[in-house]
Amino acid sequence: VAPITIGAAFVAKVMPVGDQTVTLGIWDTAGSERYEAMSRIYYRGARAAIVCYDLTDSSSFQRAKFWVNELQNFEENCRIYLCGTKSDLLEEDRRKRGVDFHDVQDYADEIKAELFETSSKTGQSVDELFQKVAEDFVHFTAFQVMTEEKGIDLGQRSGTYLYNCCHH
Ligand SMILES: Nc1nc2c(ncn2[C@@H]2O[C@H](COP(=O)(O)OP(=O)(O)OP(=O)(O)O)[C@@H](O)[C@H]2O)c(=O)[nH]1
Repeated sequence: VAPITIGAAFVAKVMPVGDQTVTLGIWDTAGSERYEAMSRIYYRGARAAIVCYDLTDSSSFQRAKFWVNELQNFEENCRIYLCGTKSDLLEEDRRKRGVDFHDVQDYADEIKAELFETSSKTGQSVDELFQKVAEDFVHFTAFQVMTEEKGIDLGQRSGTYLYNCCHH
């Protein structure tokens, strides 16, 4: 009997991105909606979420959509990565595919998510997925810092500060 996740498991993964190093703190949360409230504790403040579904099981894709809605409602700064799992089973037999690739791709475009098809068994696309998460983190954080710097009028800020301190 395969063990199921209750609560969450944690692992840290060090990823090189260009000349930088990013340490990803990865929480593997329970997939069942039953543990929804508990999972929320772990993904609160997350900058990236890998939402997995079983490529051979269409109902698992419906459950993945549930988690995407949760993330969209509660974590607006969290980038979403859709991850179809067990791709090795499709290599064996294409008829095992339970979720149409183009349907998922359309959905991924709609929610602005990246899509990967992976296998824990063969390791297919697993490294690429985590590499993309780390790269996006570096690129989007750099972009955010840049736009924030542009957006702040320091002259006005110190003026306001001065105004405040003269009146208190
Ligand atoms: N063929 C194949 N089987 C897989 C793969 N990944 C997981 N499995 C099998 O699918 C079953 C469930 O895998 P888990 O990793 O426990 O699934 P989970 O989504 O983490 O389950 P929860 O703990 O309930 O969240 C196990 O029997 C695994 O052996 C894969 O890439 N290929």
